[in-house]
Amino acid sequence: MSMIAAFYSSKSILITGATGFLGKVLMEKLFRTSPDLKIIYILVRPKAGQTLQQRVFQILNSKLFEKVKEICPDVHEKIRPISADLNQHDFGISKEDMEELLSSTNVIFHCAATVRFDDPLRHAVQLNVTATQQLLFMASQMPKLEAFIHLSTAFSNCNLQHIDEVIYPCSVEPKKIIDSMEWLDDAIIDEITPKLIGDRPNTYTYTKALGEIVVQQEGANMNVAIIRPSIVGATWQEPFPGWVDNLNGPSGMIIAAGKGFLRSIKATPLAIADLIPADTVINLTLAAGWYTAVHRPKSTLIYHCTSGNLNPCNWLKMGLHVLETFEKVPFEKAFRRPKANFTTTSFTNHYWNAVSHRAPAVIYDIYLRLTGRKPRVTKLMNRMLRMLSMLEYFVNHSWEWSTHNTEMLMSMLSPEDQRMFNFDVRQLNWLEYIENYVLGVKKYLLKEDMAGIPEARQHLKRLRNIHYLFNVALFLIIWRLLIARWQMARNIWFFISSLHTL
Ligand SMILES: CCCCCCCCCCCCCCCCCCCC(=O)SCCNC(=O)CCNC(=O)[C@H](O)C(C)(C)COP(=O)(O)OP(=O)(O)OC[C@H]1O[C@@H](n2cnc3c(N)ncnc32)[C@H](O)[C@@H]1OP(=O)(O)O
Ligand SMILES: NC(=O)C1=CN([C@@H]2O[C@H](COP(=O)(O)OP(=O)(O)OC[C@H]3O[C@@H](n4cnc5c(N)ncnc54)[C@H](OP(=O)(O)O)[C@@H]3O)[C@@H](O)[C@H]2O)C=CC1
Repeated sequence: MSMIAAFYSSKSILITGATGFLGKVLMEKLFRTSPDLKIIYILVRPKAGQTLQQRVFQILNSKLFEKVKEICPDVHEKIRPISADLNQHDFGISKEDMEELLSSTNVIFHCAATVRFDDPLRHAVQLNVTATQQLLFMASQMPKLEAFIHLSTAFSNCNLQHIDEVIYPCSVEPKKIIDSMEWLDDAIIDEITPKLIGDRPNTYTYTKALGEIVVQQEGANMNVAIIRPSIVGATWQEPFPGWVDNLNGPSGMIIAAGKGFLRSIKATPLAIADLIPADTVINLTLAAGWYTAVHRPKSTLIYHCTSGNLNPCNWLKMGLHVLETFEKVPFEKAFRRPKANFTTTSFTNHYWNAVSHRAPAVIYDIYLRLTGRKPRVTKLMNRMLRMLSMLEYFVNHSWEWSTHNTEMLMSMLSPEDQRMFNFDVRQLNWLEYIENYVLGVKKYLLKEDMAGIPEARQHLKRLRNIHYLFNVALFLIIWRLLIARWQMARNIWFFISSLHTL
């Protein structure tokens, strides 16, 4: 019997961010491996015109939960959505709901966060720092609480090159930052943001670092652990390979490359691409929850959930795997054929952005205008370039994350748990993983049918012919222009023509 699965059986579990990418994988795994768990409380806000119940219904009806519904048919009765907005004081939770949460919760998984890189500091602090502080305050009033697991990121200290499983101090105490957000106006916050984030690339990594300090300080008397995943990708094995449901991290870029928008990327080809599958992150998270509650380590343990030091793969290898997979499973209605290269200098990056990104978009929009349609490609391209610029930092740096705690945790698991809650990335075959990832992006994000592959191939062939025709036409135009203006070109032309008449 799995010790971890047994631990979660009959427990009341509180999850924040359960509607997010990792939150859903976490809930799924909990229900699948511990169908006897008592209840999962999820803090959810109404969104996009959907009530809480509609949001839960949508999650349970997704492909991700198909297996769960077989194993645990009463799953909908075991999820209790609680109306909560983490931006509000006390999360806007009703008195009755709060009482129930405080009196019953055994384990908390705090996954909610803003993961946007460009969020204004005020909003990022509110969600990633203040809300974490409030949740810890709630946790401190829970008599039955056994573990509090906080999801952070391996990039919270990305200003360092070697990162240990410890919490690093920030120049300004989180409490001071939280306080200052109360009285500083937006203009001043915008002005001081670059100074505060220092050599971190964005408000996300900075506020996640502050969040960790808050967890350490406010959670000192609780059983607390912090998980630091690197770049989370589609699922590796469970509940099935390739599941992904948002555009964050590499997923959006895989779409951009597969649809022929992304043709070049400024990256360090031999830098480590520290991807980690979502199910690996969740297995480690659940194992850490069990270990924290049962073994009660004296201090807050931090677990690096990374792949680079155990099973490294670089961006070049990853990029090539992605491109190779497009040959087998092309995406539908591509703008251009999927073909991309890495640039390593700003000059070549600007050049390829102009030639391979902006120029084709402008030309296509002219064509759309001429044919009476609304131009749209330049706008899309600009959006992609903006996203690319936000991700650039992460593909041009390498980090070393030590994984002593993670390896220690692995050694504490029974053979059954090592199999059931596998987070040993040494077993991951990158080729196979990336193939499934690209396939998952096609099926679950783009919702494209495999039956459409022959037509997608035909479309790519047409694009290839258009590309050849375009190049020949361009060559002839340039050549004619040269002949008209340049004697040497005329001489070469006559020489070549005379060869034909020989
Ligand atoms: C040579 C061969 C190459 C082959 C390809 C190989 C792929 C390599 C890819 C390399 C990627 C490297 C990734 C590194 C990531 C590091 C992650 C660090 C880990 C973490 O801890 S955090 C989790 C990651 N967080 C993110 O990824 C968030 C990033 N997103 C943002 O911050 C914002 O979305 C962004 C980029 C600032 C854009 O903001 P904005 O302009 O306001 O746009 P919206 O967010 O409102 O979205 C508008 C529109 O675009 C869609 N969208 C959103 N994100 C993406 C995306 N990443 N790619 C594509 N499209 C995206 C969104 O759905 C909206 O669409 P609508 O249709 O609804 O308008
Ligand atoms: N994905 C990745 O690459 C990585 C993620 N992480 C960390 O893992 C955790 C989960 O990330 P991930 O699942 O990818 O993130 P998502 O963006 O997919 O999910 C974020 C979750 O937070 C919830 N949330 C955001 N704002 C509020 C709010 N005001 N009130 C209530 N809920 C809110 C969202 O709810 P709603 O659905 O209503 O928006 C959603 O459920 C985060 O802490 C992140 O920092 C770490 C490393 C990498």
